[in-house]
Amino acid sequence: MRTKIVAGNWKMNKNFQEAKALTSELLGMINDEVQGNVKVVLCVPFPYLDAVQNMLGTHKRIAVGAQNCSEHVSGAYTGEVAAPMLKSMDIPYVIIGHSERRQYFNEGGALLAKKVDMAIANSLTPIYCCGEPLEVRERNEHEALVRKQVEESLFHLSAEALQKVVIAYEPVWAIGTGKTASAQQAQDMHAVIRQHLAGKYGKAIADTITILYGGSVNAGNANELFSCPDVDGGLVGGASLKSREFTDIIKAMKA
Ligand SMILES: O=C(CO)COP(=O)(O)O
Repeated sequence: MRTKIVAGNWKMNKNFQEAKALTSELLGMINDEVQGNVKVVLCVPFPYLDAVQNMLGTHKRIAVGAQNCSEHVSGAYTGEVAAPMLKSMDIPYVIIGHSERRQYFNEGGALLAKKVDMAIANSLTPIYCCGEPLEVRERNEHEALVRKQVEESLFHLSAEALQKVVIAYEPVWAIGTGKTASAQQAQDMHAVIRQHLAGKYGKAIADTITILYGGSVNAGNANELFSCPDVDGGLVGGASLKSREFTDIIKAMKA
């Protein structure tokens, strides 16, 4: 049985007071009845990690995550945050290779492979993002591109290391656009990713990997998306900034 996860990616939103207010609202709304066996992760901006983690305190099944980490261990890299720093704060998750990082910060396969390694070496679970832009889907090359993204940043891992990774399929054309992949499109791509993993690592291993869908997930479409057999949860952007809606999305994920 794969781990089911609903993760919120707050991106670069909320000031500190708003971030604390949202965390406290979520703490009031998310309980065992709401979340079942689903893990909830809040991927918050770096400066809020410590405060949000402290607020979550004993709520063992809501965890905090970072949105990026450096490929370097430490040193003269002004403005960067290293995986060992996150480890020293007991941060359990980190998003790696979000399409916004690929697009605006020029992050590509080889660099992201290093970041994945750095996360795993520091006991962080990488949430590795892949997904195609619209023009690639229109050329019908989306499956090939996503296979390549998975290959270039994950296929160097041992089977044991791969099992520490969570994958998020996020079609770029569905991010922040209100345009969601249909449940069929999501399922098809998740199956493509799982088959690709199976080709390299074997079906038994591939079947253990949690694959999340991201791209305009909301309370209205979560049920249908999460009922797909290869969709193990969501990576939610905009809708994770609203406590009621995010809670409803968590409820839609049955574990
Ligand atoms: O990028 C995303 C999550 O990482 C998805 O963002 P939206 O849910 O706002 O489309």
